[in-house]
Amino acid sequence: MLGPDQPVILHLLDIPPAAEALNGVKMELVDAAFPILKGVIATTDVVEACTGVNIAVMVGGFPRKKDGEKRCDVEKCVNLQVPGFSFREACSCKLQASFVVQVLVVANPANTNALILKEFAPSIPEKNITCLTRLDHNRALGQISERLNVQVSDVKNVIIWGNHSSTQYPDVNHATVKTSSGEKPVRELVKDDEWLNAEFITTVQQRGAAIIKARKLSSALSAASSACDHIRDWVLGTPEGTWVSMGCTLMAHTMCHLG
Ligand SMILES: NC(=O)C1=CN([C@@H]2O[C@H](COP(=O)(O)OP(=O)(O)OC[C@H]3O[C@@H](n4cnc5c(N)ncnc54)[C@H](O)[C@@H]3O)[C@@H](O)[C@H]2O)C=CC1
Ligand SMILES: O=C([O-])CC(=O)C(=O)O
Repeated sequence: MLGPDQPVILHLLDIPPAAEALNGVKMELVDAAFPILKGVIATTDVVEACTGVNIAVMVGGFPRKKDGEKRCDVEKCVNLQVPGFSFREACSCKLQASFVVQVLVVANPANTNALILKEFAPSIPEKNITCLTRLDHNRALGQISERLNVQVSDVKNVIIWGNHSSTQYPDVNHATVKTSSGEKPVRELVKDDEWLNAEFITTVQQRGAAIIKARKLSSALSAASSACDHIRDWVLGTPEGTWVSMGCTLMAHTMCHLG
């Protein structure tokens, strides 16, 4: 997430009914013998979990089932206030003088949950609260790469506007592909505006539901990988001339250029 040379200490927070499973995750992390993993704190105590944290990835929530929408179910959303409150506590108690936290909200509805967190943790600067639309961004890159039969790493600069939900707008109008004769616009290479303006968009918008239908579980590997991409690019920056997508509560749009 922060490169191969950056040691990390993981603080894992879960709710008390999940404490045993959480300990199982800790055992697996130890058994994986990751060279840069310098410690694991597995806890159900929000203050212990938040103390000294620099980067917080909020995945605590309940994935939707087949046919569900990523809407805000009040009872479930309120759950996110638990970590929200804990961050407020951790910050206001000045548990650590140099407490700087960058937050990525993953749990759905991700944009709404980021907004809730902003309200309940006012001591976290607004610009430090983001939510995950990078998965949608990566999905758009993947669709273009499959369509053109090119390496996904040669496709760049799609944009995800709006929420991490079926109302988002995946935009390829500035996207390019690296070719042997230089960078070319995606539209020029695809040569099929009908596909780009319809099926491509709905495929990206509905991809989460398609994965739930196929796996009977919500996306896991791609979500985790895009969360790592999000944090890495946020902290370390994107390559010159490249941008990525993320949800920000500060701005009315989801596209950030991180130089
Ligand atoms: N924004 C995005 O692109 C994506 C978002 N998601 C969302 O991420 C969330 C997590 O998904 P999975 O990891 O598949 O679910 P999961 O059910 O495997 O794990 C969620 C964990 O969160 C814990 N939890 C629930 N409430 C909590 C709270 N208040 N504080 C701390 N921990 C809490 C649960 O006990 C469970 O261990 C879901 O809301 C899912 O919809 C998933 C994929 C992509
Ligand atoms: O669709 C879901 O519920 C999980 C998710 O956010 C995604 O895969 O995009």
